[in-house]
Amino acid sequence: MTRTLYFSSAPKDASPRNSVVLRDVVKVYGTGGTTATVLDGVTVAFPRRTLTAVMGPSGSGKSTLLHCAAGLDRPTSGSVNVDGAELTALGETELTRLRRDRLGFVFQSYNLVPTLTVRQNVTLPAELAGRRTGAEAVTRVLTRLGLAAHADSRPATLSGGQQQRVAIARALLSEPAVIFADEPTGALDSRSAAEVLGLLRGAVDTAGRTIVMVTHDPVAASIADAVVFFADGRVVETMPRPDAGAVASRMATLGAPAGTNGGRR
Ligand SMILES: Nc1ncnc2c1ncn2[C@@H]1O[C@H](COP(=O)(O)OP(=O)(O)OP(=O)(O)O)[C@@H](O)[C@H]1O
Repeated sequence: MTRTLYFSSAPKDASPRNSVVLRDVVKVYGTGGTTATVLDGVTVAFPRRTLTAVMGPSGSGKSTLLHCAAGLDRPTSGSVNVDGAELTALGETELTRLRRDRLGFVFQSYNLVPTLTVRQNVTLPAELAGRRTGAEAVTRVLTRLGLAAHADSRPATLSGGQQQRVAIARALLSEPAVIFADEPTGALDSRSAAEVLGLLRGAVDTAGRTIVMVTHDPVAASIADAVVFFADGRVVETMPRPDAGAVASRMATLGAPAGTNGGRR
C-alpha cells in the first residue's frame, strides 16, 4: 500500500495539500477567575488524502481540537482553515452549510436515530440539506460497508460494529472532503474495531478522503499515516508511519497508559 505523507506540524499557509490547517488556536473555557485554557496555541496541519490519529492523555484537549477543527465549536483565537474555507470568518448559517456539505462525522456513540431504518439514517443528512440522493448511490454505499442485508433494519437490532458501519456509510454518502472521527472504535470489540478501521483506511486510500481521528488505542493509531501527540492543550510530537508499540511507548511517557483514556468512557 502506498501512502502519501507530507505531514507538517508547522504549516506556513493553508496550502491545497492540506485539508485542515489550524494556526495558533487557543480555546479558553469559562469566564472571570475560573477559566481553563484547553487549547494553548495549537498549530497543526492535516494533509489531504491522509489519515491522522490524534492521541494524548485524558483531558489534554483532543476532542476540543477536533470540535474546533470541524466547526462544531469556535476557538477563542487563532484560525481554522478547512478545505479552503476560513471557519473563523463564517457566520453560523454558513458554518452549518459547510459542515453539512463538506464534512463527515463519526462518533464513539454512533449517533443514529433509533426510529429510522439503516437506509433512512444514512440518507438523513442529505435530506435535511434538501439534497436528493439516488437510491443506487445509497445501495452502493450500504453494499460496500456490508450493510445491504440490513437496509430496512432499525439500529437497535444491529451489533455495535454494524451500527458504527452505518455511521460511516452516513458520513461517506455525501463524499465529504474531511471526515472527523472521535474515538470511532471506542465502544467496539477488537474484531469490529478492525473492520471499522479498515473501512476508514479504505475511504482514504480508494476514495481520497481526509480523516482526522481521535483515539486512545495504539492499534487504531497504527493504521494512520501519522500520529499527532497532544498534552496539556499543545501538540508535543508528530510520529509519521506509526506502529502500535512505538505509539504505546510514547503514550506511556505522556502519562497515559496505552489503550485507556484514564478510566473515563
Ligand atoms: N464545554 C466545556 N466547558 C468547560 N470545560 C470544558 C468543556 N469541554 C471540555 N472542557 C474541559 O476541557 C478539557 C479538555 O477536554 P477534552 O474533552 O477536549 O479532552 P480529551 O483529551 O478529549 O479528553 P478524553 O480523552 O478524556 O476524552 C477538560 O478538562 C474538560 O473538562
